[in-house]
Amino acid sequence: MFEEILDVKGCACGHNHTLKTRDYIVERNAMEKLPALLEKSFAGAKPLAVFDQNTYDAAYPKLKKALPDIDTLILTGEKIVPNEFQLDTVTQVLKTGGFDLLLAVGAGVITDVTRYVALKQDVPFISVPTAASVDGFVSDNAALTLNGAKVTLPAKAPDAVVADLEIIAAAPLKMTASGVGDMLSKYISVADWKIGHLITNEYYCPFVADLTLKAVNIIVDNIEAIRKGDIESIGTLMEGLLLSGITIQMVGITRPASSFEHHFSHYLEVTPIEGIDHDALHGEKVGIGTVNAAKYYPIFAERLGRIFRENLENQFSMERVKEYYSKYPQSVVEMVEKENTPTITGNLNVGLLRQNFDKVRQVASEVPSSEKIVSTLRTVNGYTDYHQIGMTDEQFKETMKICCYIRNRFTLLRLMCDYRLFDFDKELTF
Ligand SMILES: NC(=O)C1=CN([C@@H]2O[C@H](COP(=O)(O)OP(=O)(O)OC[C@H]3O[C@@H](n4cnc5c(N)ncnc54)[C@H](OP(=O)(O)O)[C@@H]3O)[C@@H](O)[C@H]2O)C=CC1
Ligand SMILES: O=C(CO)COP(=O)(O)O
Repeated sequence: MFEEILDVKGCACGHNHTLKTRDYIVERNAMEKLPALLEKSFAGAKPLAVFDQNTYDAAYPKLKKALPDIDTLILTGEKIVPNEFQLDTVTQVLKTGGFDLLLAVGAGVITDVTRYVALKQDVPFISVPTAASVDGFVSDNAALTLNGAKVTLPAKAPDAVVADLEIIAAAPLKMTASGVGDMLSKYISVADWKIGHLITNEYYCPFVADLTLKAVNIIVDNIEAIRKGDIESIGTLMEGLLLSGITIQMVGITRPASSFEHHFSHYLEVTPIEGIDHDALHGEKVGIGTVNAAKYYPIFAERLGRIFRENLENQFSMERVKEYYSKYPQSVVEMVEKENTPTITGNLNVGLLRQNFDKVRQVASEVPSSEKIVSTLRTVNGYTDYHQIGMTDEQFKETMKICCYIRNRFTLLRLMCDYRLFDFDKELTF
């Protein structure tokens, strides 16, 4: 499956896509193939395997069997956050130990920390996922929490991915549900990408968009089998997650994979909202965001017609946004200000919107219903409702009004906010 897309020449988007990740070992005992991979591609390298305690417990026994002399670094902390401390720790150990190859043995956070250090220190890295919890294992961006703000920065794509399905299948079901939540979000992110292209002329790649939807459809079609957690179905989930990460790599941006359902999750990660379960996983929050995005998506799309029918003005105001965020850490306010200068909705071309409005509605009508998303998530015991993470209706309302400003990305939610097309205080239904 991966071999076919290693090199896509003459793509309809006008670019060639060449994957930096060239080796994909996704099988029951993938770890056993690691020595041969090192011999083939990294002969003579001195590798360092980066874990946290949970991923060490889950994967070290098999890793040690395959590579008895492997050096290890276990990241510690009450909660492992991809922050300055963890980046410094990996960098120091890498440098002092004279290592020249990193193995990220873990889930989303370990992989992001490792890939960012790999870029900064210019060493190759291999992704060794221990759970099917996110779609970022082969992407070339790292989602980091720097100075308390959640930022996504360029990072290194892995040279290879070694996904040992026996280890991944043994991870808690919560992590699988999180991976499914992260994947269902692609229905929203791809729709927003298509609409952004239609009405702002932003770069869009139909091949990558289709591949992203193929990745999520593989998972939805096999959701009953995935719930069983057997090796084969976990392999299907992992392939879908890797494909989605590949799409990020192909276009070098997270646009195909992240839209306002992700902004909902990022916002909850960096703003200390009272009562929220801050241990909820990325994909769990994204899944909840996706259910709500799907619920409002057709309404939001329909409202865009008012912009050209009523000659509405863009009412984006940095002062207003800063006021919204003023109760949160200064670093978050600064990130939001930096992100939104100048504002992305300034790119809206009203002529294109008028001309393409039927196509916009068509794209919106292809987003699966929130009921369908809920049913898929429930199959794997995933969260579907913000109350499950301790959020109140009031907090949800507030979040919907402001989470879109955490990124400067063209989304339907962002248009609703900037053009005041939706009255969140009155129209949200709970
Ligand atoms: N770069 C990209 O393209 C993307 C990045 N992301 C980022 O990834 C992060 C989320 O990653 P996610 O995987 O959800 O969360 P974490 O990496 O925080 O992992 C969640 C938990 O899983 C534990 N764990 C991992 N593997 C196993 C296992 N086999 N058995 C038991 N426990 C295990 C971890 O242990 P422990 O508690 O010891 O850490 C941790 O508690 C976010 O920061 C998100 O923004 C998400 C998508 C794409
Ligand atoms: O978490 C990410 C992809 O899953 C990155 O999201 P952003 O592009 O919104 O920062």
